[in-house]
Amino acid sequence: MGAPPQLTADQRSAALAKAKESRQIRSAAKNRVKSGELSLSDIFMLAEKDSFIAKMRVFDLLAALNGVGKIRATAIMERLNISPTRRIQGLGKHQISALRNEFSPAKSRGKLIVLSGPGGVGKSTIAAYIREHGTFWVSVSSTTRQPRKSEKNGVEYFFLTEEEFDQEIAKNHFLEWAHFAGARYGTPREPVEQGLLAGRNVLLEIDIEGAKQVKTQAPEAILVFLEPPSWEELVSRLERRATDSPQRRAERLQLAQEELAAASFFDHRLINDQVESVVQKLLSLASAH
Ligand SMILES: Nc1ncnc2c1ncn2[C@@H]1O[C@H](COP(=O)(O)OP(=O)(O)OP(=O)(O)O)[C@@H](O)[C@H]1O
Ligand SMILES: Nc1nc2c(ncn2[C@@H]2O[C@H](COP(=O)(O)O)[C@@H](O)[C@H]2O)c(=O)[nH]1
Repeated sequence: MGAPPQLTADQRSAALAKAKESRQIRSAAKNRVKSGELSLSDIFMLAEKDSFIAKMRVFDLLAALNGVGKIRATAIMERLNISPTRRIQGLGKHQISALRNEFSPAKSRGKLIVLSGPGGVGKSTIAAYIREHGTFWVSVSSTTRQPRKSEKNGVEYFFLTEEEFDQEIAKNHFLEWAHFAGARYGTPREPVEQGLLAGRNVLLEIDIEGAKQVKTQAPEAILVFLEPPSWEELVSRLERRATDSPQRRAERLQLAQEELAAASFFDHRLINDQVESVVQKLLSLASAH
């Protein structure tokens, strides 16, 4: 490769200004994708006229799409044989149409994935990771239990009074609901249905009783039972989490023995050894079904 051309000070500052403008345009476009204002097809159309947009990385575009995130973007690109560094201008006709198909509004219904398992196995840790990375859309449950210190209404849960929960049941607003450890928990039906209709894969992180109800109402749901690597590891996770008194922990462990016996009801069993590897396996299950 020859030496780079010598630029005058003016040429260098013009090149820097152009690079800055290009970054700003791409960043603004990504934000409009994130907010849902622009679709993937809109960006492909813009890229035909705008060389800055055409230079946007496909990975950045996919990861910005609502409900996609970095893990799913990587998985989609691998499946469609698109190089991780590919820019929009470098996509072939078939790749563009495969991507359009993947995100077309007329796309088939999303998958409903139910993650359950014994207390302390790591269900909410996995759900939090998936929510953060946008792997699937994660349902926000309603509960009558009190919020923990770090929890915010509408983020981890919708915290309802007993009366409000009763009203939701009466209006048939729950896809399922169950009693757990002295409180009630339920999955709001409407956002789940909307997500599935929009072609999104939806994850419910719920207890075993709730999982059984979902299977009755939606037999196509994929039921996944999360297991600890060993009984000792389950005990030590509950101890390390340190959210329960010793007596409460003993009750949880007693209940966990019954919960572990329910594994055979589920379609799939996954051992929660490493969070990222569980998430990858959930992705594979959703694609395979
Ligand atoms: N793969 C993992 N490796 C090591 N520790 C983990 C893993 N997954 C979760 N943990 C830890 O185990 C503890 C229990 O996890 P978590 O609270 O997510 O369990 P849970 O199944 O949601 O429990 P519950 O049903 O009581 O709400 C936490 O301290 C968490 O950090
Ligand atoms: N049946 C349902 N169970 C749910 C729902 N949301 C959460 N859960 C389960 O409750 C226990 C306790 O959760 P915690 O946050 O209080 O520790 C745990 O097993 C969750 O999976 C729901 O909507 N329905």
